[in-house]
This record gives sequence, structure tokens and C-alpha cells, in this order.
Amino acid sequence: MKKKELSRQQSKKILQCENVSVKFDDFLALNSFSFQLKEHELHFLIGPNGAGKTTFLDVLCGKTKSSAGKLLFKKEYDLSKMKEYQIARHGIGRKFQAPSIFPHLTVFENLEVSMKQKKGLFSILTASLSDSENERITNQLRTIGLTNEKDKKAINLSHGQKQWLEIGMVMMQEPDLLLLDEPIAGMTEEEEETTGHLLRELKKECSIIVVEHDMEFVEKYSERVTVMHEGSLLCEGSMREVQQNEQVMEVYLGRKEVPPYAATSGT
Ligand SMILES: Nc1ncnc2c1ncn2[C@@H]1O[C@H](COP(=O)(O)OP(=O)(O)OP(=O)(O)O)[C@@H](O)[C@H]1O
Repeated sequence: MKKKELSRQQSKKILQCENVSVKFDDFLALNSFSFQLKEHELHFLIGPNGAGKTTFLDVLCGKTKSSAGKLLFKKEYDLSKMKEYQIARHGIGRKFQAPSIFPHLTVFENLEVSMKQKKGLFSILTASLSDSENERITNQLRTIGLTNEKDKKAINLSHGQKQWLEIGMVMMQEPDLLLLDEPIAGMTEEEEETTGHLLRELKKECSIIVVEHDMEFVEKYSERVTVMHEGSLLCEGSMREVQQNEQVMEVYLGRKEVPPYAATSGT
């Protein structure tokens, strides 16, 4: 893609959320939370436990319904009025923390059953693949770094490889927005680095929101960061800006989690 075209796309908004609230009985898990995302942006969502990060991802993919606010996707889809399957069909893909791969299918077959055109597990046994479908799977295998594992049963993959496979499976749906919840949890340092590079690759194809607690990882791979606290927006900016924000420091004081400013040596 030409540089000019890429920067034009980057400035387009794919997600506009204003004053979004989610109520569980009398408790406001999201409290008038506002958030915007551009096309091809890799955006990290951080905040202490219970800040509302997962709830926000749940609202975006339709798992949880908002009680107030505006949730506009690609300028035309009102997510608050759509069902989970409709949201997925219109381009929001979600990878949950626990892998949901098919353990007894091969890596290749896992990607095959996840393909947009495919109807599901049964079709893999009956339909043969076209050249272009084969090519799509081959390309995806290359992107997630599992070409050499393509014939391995998914159950025999390492923890990191399972996570990449699942990301690949979501990508086979060709989402415009990818939602990831703590993608590096339980990974080795080497696997973390591979995941960071993978995210940079994937943002060429879609926008990405990552919920993450590992501040070193966020510092290394983030462009923009949003800090949430008690269901609301605390601050937003580059990791450096966020690290220097006094409110952010206060919120993290006295908590178990590593504050964002602790990841930088000498600051
Ligand atoms: N289904 C639910 N019913 C009642 N309360 C809920 C429900 N889901 C989440 N909550 C509450 O909403 C708040 C926000 O939870 P959420 O999981 O979104 O936070 P989080 O920022 O993702 O936290 P963590 O980093 O620990 O995963 C928490 O206080 C949580 O207990």
C-alpha cells in the first residue's frame, strides 16, 4: 500500500463511542465512557483490576448490552442495537483469553473451518478447497508463524502457538476490528516478542484494541494508550504521556498491579 493511501486510511475513524454506560443491577461497570479508534490503529486499553476494560470489549462484540451511550462502528452500524452474530458478520472479531481452538484438528484445518465462506466443521469433510482458499490459509499460516506446524494437531502446540493459531482463526473472518484480551498472558519472553511483531503485522489489515496488564509490553508496542478507572476514561495518549499523568499514578498507588510508569527505567 502506498504511503499516502496508508496515512489517509489511518486518519479515518472506525469506532466512535460516546458516554457508554453498562449497568449490572445498580453497579455501573462502564460509566459514561468515551473512546475513539482510527483505522489501522493498534490501541492498548489499560487500568487497574475492575476498571471496566473487559466489559468494554464485551459491549463492542455484543456479549454485553450497554444501557446508555453511542456505539458507532464504521460510521453506520449502531452496535448497541445489534446481536453478537451480526456484529461479528459486520467485522468485529474477538479473541478471548482462553483459547477456543479445535484441539484434535490440525493447525491447517483449524484455519480452514474458521474461513469466512465456510459454514462450519461439517463442510471441511465434504468440500474441497479452491486455490484461492488454499492461498489464504497458507498466507495466514505464514503471518502467524505456524507454517511448519500446519499438519500438527492443535492440541500438541505450545501455549504461545495456540494463542497465535486462535488469532489466525479470528483473522480468517477478515475482521476490520480485532479485540484481544491479554494476548501474552502465560507466554515466555520470546513468545511475547513474537506476539508483539504479530500485532504490528496484523494492524496492516485491521484496527486492533488490546487489553493488557503487562506494562513493558504496552510500552514496547503501543501507539496510543487509554487508561480506564472505575468504568470511566482516566486519560489517553502515548505511553509516555500516560506515564506522566498524575491521576494515573494516584490510581495505581497502593494497588498490586504494576503501574504504567514503573515499566520505564530512569523515569
Ligand atoms: N456480569 C457481571 N455482573 C456483575 N458485575 C460484573 C459483571 N461483569 C463485570 N462486573 C463487574 O464490573 C467491573 C468491571 O469488570 P471488568 O471485568 O470489565 O474489569 P477489568 O478492567 O477488565 O478488570 P481485570 O483487569 O481484572 O480483568 C468489576 O467490578 C466487575 O466485578
